[in-house]
Amino acid sequence: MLKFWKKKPAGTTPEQPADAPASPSVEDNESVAETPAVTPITAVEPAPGPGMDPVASEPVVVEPVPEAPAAPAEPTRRGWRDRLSGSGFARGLSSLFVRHPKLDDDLLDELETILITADVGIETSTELVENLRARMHKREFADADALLAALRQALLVRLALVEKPLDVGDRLPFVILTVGINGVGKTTTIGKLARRYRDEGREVLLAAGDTFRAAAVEQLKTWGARNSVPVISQGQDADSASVIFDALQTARARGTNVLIADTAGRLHTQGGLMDELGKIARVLKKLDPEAPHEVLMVIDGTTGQNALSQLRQFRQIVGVTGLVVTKLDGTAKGGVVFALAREFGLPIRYVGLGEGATDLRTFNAEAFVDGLLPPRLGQP
Ligand SMILES: Nc1nc2c(ncn2[C@@H]2O[C@H](COP(=O)(O)OP(=O)(O)OP(=O)(O)O)[C@@H](O)[C@H]2O)c(=O)[nH]1
Repeated sequence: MLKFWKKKPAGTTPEQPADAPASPSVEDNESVAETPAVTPITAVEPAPGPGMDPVASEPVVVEPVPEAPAAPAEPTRRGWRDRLSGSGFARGLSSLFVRHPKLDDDLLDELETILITADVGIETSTELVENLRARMHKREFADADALLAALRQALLVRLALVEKPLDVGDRLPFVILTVGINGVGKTTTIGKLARRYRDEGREVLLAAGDTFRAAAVEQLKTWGARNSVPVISQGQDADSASVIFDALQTARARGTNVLIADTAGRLHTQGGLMDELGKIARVLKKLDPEAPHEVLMVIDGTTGQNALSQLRQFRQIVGVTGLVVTKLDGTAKGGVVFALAREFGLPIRYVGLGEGATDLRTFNAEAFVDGLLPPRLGQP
């Protein structure tokens, strides 16, 4: 059996926040222009007719929720090391000590090259290696294991401040706005987050705010259906702010715990689309002045240093509050995590270690660093 959501009677007044002005004043021009038309919520997509908002392109649809979870069996969770060991970073480090069994300057020179090649960043790599070199010359390290332990400690210190898990608390709803450039894994990450929060027993709602890419809405609906999480959507090319505004209204009415909004992938150089993000954030504040409670920027771990300029630009427009670094499994260099931590100090909330629904991990600096470093020499 499918659960359908009730159609609002025609002419239903959209919910207004208690402090919202009854009618916009002349000074409130921006607010008039930016308050999106609210469309009725229906269970099916009816043809436009009387009672429907003439401004909106298509009705908002809450996807039917299958009664039994349709999630496919997930592969068993594999460890961080297993997932990270394929990266150039991990492979370089593990062969380093085999090729340079002696503690000498050549070993440290090569370590520096590995760090730089893995996108750790020149300053961090040089700082780190010069510190180890000074200690090596002072004969602080009895053997390669001791140097490895010091490297581990130095890497951990650099990540300590960004290990701050996201606490969605007990707001109704906690609003997460996801942003990022095309193809970084935003939609996939939303699907994984939906699964995670649902598994924690929270009510989740997704907003298909990526109205730009044809397949994006369908992709989100698939994730929603797979995890038994409803999705609010309008047609392609609908106003993204309108979809997300509607979704927040619905989430508030339903007492939803977490609302996760997708947005179109955009390059930080695309001015119009970047402005749209600012608009989405402003429109949400009309219903909840503190929303979005988290602006989660999704970054592709394989993009390297380019990720830094992306984040710089997005931060200016929409005030990013947390990061997800995806695709750290496979061939990702992974070092960008250190570069991001150094330049921004923004919390890294999650990392993507695969394409499956449970392949999103709360960022854990120790697990991450240990996944990159070879096991202590002499250990299996
Ligand atoms: N290996 C791996 N692949 C991932 C991960 N996260 C996402 N992907 C893959 O990356 C590709 C792009 O993911 P999407 O979620 O469609 O990316 P998007 O950012 O929503 O794309 P746009 O809508 O174009 O902006 C898909 O093939 C995903 O399966 C991850 O952590 N690891």
